[in-house]
Amino acid sequence: EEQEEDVLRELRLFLTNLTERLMLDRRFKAFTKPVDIEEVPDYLMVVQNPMDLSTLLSNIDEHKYVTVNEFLSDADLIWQNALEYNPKRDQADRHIRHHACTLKDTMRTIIRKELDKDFQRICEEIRESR
Ligand SMILES: O=C(C1CCC1)N1C[C@@H]2C[C@H]3C[C@@H](O)[C@@H](O)[C@]2(C1)O3
Repeated sequence: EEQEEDVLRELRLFLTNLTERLMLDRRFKAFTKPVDIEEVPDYLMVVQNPMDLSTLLSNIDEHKYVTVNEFLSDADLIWQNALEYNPKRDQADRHIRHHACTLKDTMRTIIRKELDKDFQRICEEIRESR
């Protein structure tokens, strides 16, 4: 009903604002666009489910997420894929892994501090009702 669409609209606003803030952070620049498969031909042999911040934004606009946990399942792919594809001890891989871990922590901290628990529960009730 209309009240449910009002709730999901507010969730999309929160998720869009969160994702845009992450895209503006220079530490997360490597995560803003899909990995270029022409530049990295073996990427899809290692990573089954590519994800990036611009794809998250498109998914939000396409009403893919009804709960913040559904959003986090996709958002977590970004740092998980980065840790998996960039495991070497060299500084380049270590920088990527450091930023991946910072992305993971930053997302969860913003959600915990800024998303009301009762609002999250209402979103989960809507998901269970569909
Ligand atoms: O995993 C990633 C991104 C970093 C987080 C996501 N890539 C795979 C390649 C390995 C490393 C070297 C760069 O030339 C560039 O091609 C990539 C992009 O970074």
